[in-house]
Amino acid sequence: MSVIEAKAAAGHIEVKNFALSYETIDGSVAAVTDTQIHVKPGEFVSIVGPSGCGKSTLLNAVAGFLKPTAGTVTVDGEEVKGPSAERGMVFQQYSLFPWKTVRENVEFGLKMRGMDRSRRERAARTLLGLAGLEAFEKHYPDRLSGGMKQRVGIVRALATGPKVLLLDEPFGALDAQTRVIMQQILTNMWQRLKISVLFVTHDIDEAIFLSDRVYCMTARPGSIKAEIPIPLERPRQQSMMMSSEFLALRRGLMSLIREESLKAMGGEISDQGLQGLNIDLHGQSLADVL
Ligand SMILES: Nc1ncnc2c1ncn2[C@@H]1O[C@H](COP(=O)(O)OP(=O)(O)OP(=O)(O)O)[C@@H](O)[C@H]1O
Repeated sequence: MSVIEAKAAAGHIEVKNFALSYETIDGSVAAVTDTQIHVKPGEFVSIVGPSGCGKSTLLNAVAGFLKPTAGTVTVDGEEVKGPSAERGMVFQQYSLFPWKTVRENVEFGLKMRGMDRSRRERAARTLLGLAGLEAFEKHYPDRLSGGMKQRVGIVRALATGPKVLLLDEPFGALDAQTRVIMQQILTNMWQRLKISVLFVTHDIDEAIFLSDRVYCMTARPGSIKAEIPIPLERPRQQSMMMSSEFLALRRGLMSLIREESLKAMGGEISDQGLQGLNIDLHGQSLADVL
């Protein structure tokens, strides 16, 4: 199958009755509990939530890096038992091989699978073209900007033709302008490839702009607090971020996360608690400021 052939019918992620606890020397840490999520084939779904609520834990379990303590993770009905080329993963930290050129980085997974040179060159060039990187195929990673490195990371994760793409805060280290361009590039690639995407982010605007649906998690131990469909039409334009529909979604999600962030602070912080610290809230409530 060609690397850019549509896989619309594949990539159905299902997470059921999921829980995951970490065993530490101080005992068991419940990171995620009683969680169900799904991503339909070709859907773009984001997970947001307060810091430490278990977003990465959940994503890593879908990737097969972590084993659930309870429940199941399946992709197209098959239980996830470990990492697989069928599930491409992109991390916040660029994980490119510094001694390989851009194209060699992208070809790596294909070479490991025994694909012959001309086919893998063609596949790599096609994907690099979709990411606007064709002119950089012979460059080494240290000569690339952060945004370019992350584009190579995404292209590399896509090169083996995965059914799903999993991204953990992929644009978190980038400046605001680059981030916006990266969002557009990712959307374009996703629409061309018709791949299922599960995307973890702290950035509410990013989650709304990119997604068909957004899951909002509770404070740790994380579970699903709300599932929000994003009915904005596609293709999406930056100007939509100022629309009343977008702003209403943003307000709703922000208040959900704020509620959970305050819980995550264990009630240590409250409007009354701050009075003693002499912090001027300019007449706003703490929830509005945070
Ligand atoms: N290896 C580990 N051992 C013990 N506890 C861990 C481990 N990894 C994560 N945790 C804890 O599990 C909880 C969930 O962590 P996780 O990284 O999944 O959250 P997150 O929502 O992705 O966080 P952030 O938004 O800060 O990136 C956190 O309280 C974290 O401290």
